[in-house]
Amino acid sequence: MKKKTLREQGIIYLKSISQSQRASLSKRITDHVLHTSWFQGASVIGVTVSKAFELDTTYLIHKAWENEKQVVVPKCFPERDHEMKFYRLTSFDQLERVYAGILEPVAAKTEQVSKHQIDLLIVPGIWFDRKGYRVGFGGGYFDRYLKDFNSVTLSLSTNRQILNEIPKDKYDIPVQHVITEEGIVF
Ligand SMILES: Nc1nc2c(c(=O)[nH]1)N(C=O)[C@@H](CNc1ccc(C(=O)N[C@@H](CCC(=O)O)C(=O)O)cc1)CN2
Ligand SMILES: Nc1ncnc2c1ncn2[C@@H]1O[C@H](COP(=O)(O)OP(=O)(O)OP(=O)(O)O)[C@@H](O)[C@H]1O
Repeated sequence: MKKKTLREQGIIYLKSISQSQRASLSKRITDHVLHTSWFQGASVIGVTVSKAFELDTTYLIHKAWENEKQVVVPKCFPERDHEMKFYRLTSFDQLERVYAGILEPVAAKTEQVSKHQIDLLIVPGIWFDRKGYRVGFGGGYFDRYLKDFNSVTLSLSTNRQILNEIPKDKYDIPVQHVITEEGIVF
């Protein structure tokens, strides 16, 4: 199946999860993340701020702050060759809603953080396979960002989002780890 069809079907699946199910899945997945050395060993964590139908990342963000970690969130530059930069978030008041319902840091209220400062990057996705290949939202932002990223990459997923096979193209860079409500997949 083509990525575009998979993406559309994945969004339908994600939207079909009820609010209470989503909250419970997000919490179970995050609790597994909190127990990993990847989380515990990280001082700076890169993560997207989830929008309505995605797994909720705000619980993870609160836990990171509680554990005195820095949280950095991406801002996209579609006009600049789909570049993405990360900014240090200390409060949800520093976010603004941009296109497609996505929340991004306001550059004037936050400080930019360079790629090599990030210890753990949580990579969003719609579908994953067991090698870490994924179908994302189609901006190609993370494939570009991961090209020269050298620290730990991890994705949050429900069991249902793991497929046996994902179409790949030459730009795709797999994530190192996937964690579901049942625990670490790899
Ligand atoms: N919460 C959250 N933030 C995130 C991501 C994410 O997956 N989740 N991203 C993950 O990468 C980046 C944003 N990704 C984006 C991907 C596509 C479009 C977009 O404009 N899509 C078009 C359709 C494009 C197409 O058809 O190919 C649209 O919605 O009209 C915007 C942002 C960074 N922030
Ligand atoms: N490193 C790259 N350099 C140039 N173009 C790229 C690169 N990575 C991806 N692209 C292009 O970006 C578009 C989206 O890529 P793809 O379908 O893999 O997105 P995705 O993995 O779902 O999205 P994302 O990485 O934002 O989560 C494609 O047209 C792809 O060719």
